[in-house]
Amino acid sequence: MKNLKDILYKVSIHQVFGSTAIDVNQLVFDSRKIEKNDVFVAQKGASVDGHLYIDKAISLGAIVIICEDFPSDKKQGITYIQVEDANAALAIMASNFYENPSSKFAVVGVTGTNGKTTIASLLYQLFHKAGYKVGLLSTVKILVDETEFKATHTTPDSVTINMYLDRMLEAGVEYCFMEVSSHGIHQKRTEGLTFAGGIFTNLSHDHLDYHDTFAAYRNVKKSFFDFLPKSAFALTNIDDKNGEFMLQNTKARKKTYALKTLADYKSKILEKQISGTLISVDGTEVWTKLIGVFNIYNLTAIIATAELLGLEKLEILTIVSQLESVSGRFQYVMSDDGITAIIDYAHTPDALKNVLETINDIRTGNEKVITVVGCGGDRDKTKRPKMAHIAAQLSNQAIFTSDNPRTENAQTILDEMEVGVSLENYRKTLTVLDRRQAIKTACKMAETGDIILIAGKGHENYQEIKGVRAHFDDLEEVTFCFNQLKKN
Ligand SMILES: CC(=O)N[C@H]1[C@@H](OP(=O)(O)OP(=O)(O)OC[C@H]2O[C@@H](n3ccc(=O)[nH]c3=O)[C@H](O)[C@@H]2O)O[C@H](CO)[C@@H](O)[C@@H]1O[C@H](C)C(=O)N[C@@H](C)C(=O)N[C@H](CCC(=O)O)C(=O)O
Ligand SMILES: Nc1ncnc2c1ncn2[C@@H]1O[C@H](COP(=O)(O)OP(=O)(O)OP(=O)(O)O)[C@@H](O)[C@H]1O
Ligand SMILES: N[C@H](CCC[C@H](N)C(=O)O)C(=O)O
Ligand SMILES: [Mg+2]
Repeated sequence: MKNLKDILYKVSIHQVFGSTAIDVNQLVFDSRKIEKNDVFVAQKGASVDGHLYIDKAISLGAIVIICEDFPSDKKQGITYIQVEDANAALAIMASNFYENPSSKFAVVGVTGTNGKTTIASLLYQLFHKAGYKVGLLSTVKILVDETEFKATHTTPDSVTINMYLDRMLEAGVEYCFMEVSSHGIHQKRTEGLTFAGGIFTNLSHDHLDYHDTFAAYRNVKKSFFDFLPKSAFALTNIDDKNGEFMLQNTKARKKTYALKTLADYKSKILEKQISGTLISVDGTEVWTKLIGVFNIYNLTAIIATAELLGLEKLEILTIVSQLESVSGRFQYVMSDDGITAIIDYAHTPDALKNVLETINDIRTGNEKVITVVGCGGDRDKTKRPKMAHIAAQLSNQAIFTSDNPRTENAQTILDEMEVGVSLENYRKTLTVLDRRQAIKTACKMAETGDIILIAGKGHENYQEIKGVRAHFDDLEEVTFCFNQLKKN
């Protein structure tokens, strides 16, 4: 039990009805999960208004209601607190509830359109290899030291974040690396956290279904840096055209990284191969298993962050050469007859372009590049024609297929993708609605030396159709096809 007054510290309150001198059980924002003596926080959501569930929450045992609008009939014995912003209140209360775990160890947030999982996961690996206990909150998984938990979001809700940070602290974790998504910032999931540092990767087209305009999306990302404390560092990719903008109003120590522009932390690519990249960092040559210019940006951010957090440069560079690529990010597998399949989580136009340019860059001869790609349902529709155009333009053959149609009609998504294919590229494309069949088709079309890119799902192990998630794993599928081909 916690004292309500304590957990309300720093919450912007308009009005209180009832007593705050009481003990409460848990902080809950979903009426279906309420237990006796809980606090129910009513959030105005994207699909429903949590205020509609206040009475339901009380009937299940809630004794405190945090809301933006008071209900017309207030129940006796219940404390009602009117706040300016329920999402922000929830986040501040969640920090208070767990006694501000983020202020007790180094929590570093990574934001930007692409590269968040890669950077956060590789920083986890780096600090783990350097002998520290580390935490990770990422799209792929949550790690409390070495114990793994399932991730449901890139940036979980504020109660979940603080609950995991508290567990990390208990486990003796000294550094936590977490992804900070634009949805997370906008819904105030990270409000009230004390960050030791923030990293900006890049900004390109994504989530315009949610943020409406690119400017709004950009401003949301920037607000993460605006609220970093003075004690933190704010590290930005200065080669990105929005890199400087992100740090315009931050109070944190401004630091930059780049491959091209003059920056505090800089790397240079010396050699690119299918097995890795040779880079130079301040005159020291370092070999990395990571592939693609975009990954060298990620690596430069990682090296800079490790230095800013106090690790020795030599130790950092030694460990960097041992870092393994992140699951579903440029992960490759080769068939017995020499066909390479690359599984990559590229689900934005920019990511798809980068990955295909990287493949075209490292291929040595006349091999064909066959791309299997789809676009998610209930997500930014304007990405669809752009991704189809890029796939067709930069591949010898593009196969458009389904990628989590969710509640949408899968064929309609494919139709919206195809609109982006220009006349001269049209003959290079085909659509195969079923992703399993699409991967099979790619394997059948491929010959020795060819490269199959399977984009969009990376580490995901499901396909979501009409609200139902069935097991589906790109790597498993392509490995199965390769084995079948061997038998025939
Ligand atoms: C669009 C979006 O972000 N939605 C998130 C939001 O849900 P919502 O606004 O739809 O909630 P709602 O269903 O309208 O309900 C409103 C409120 O009523 C409550 N409620 C609802 C029903 C009920 O019976 N009782 C009740 O109390 C709900 O608990 C909620 O508090 O708040 C929920 C609780 O925190 C989130 O789980 C949910 O994430 C959904 C599942 C989601 O798919 N989010 C994606 C888009 C997302 O957040 N993605 C980013 C990554 C993006 C990237 O790639 O960069 C992420 O960080 O994961
Ligand atoms: N720095 C980068 N710049 C551009 N593209 C990148 C970069 N890093 C990774 N990518 C591409 O984006 C894909 C997703 O990478 P990653 O999972 O690291 O991004 P993310 O920001 O975590 O994405 P999400 O928003 O889904 O959490 C990769 O598979 C790769 O194709
Ligand atoms: N974090 C991203 C992941 C997209 C991955 C892709 N496979 C899809 O389902 O659209 C999102 O929720 O928009
Ligand atoms: Mg991610």
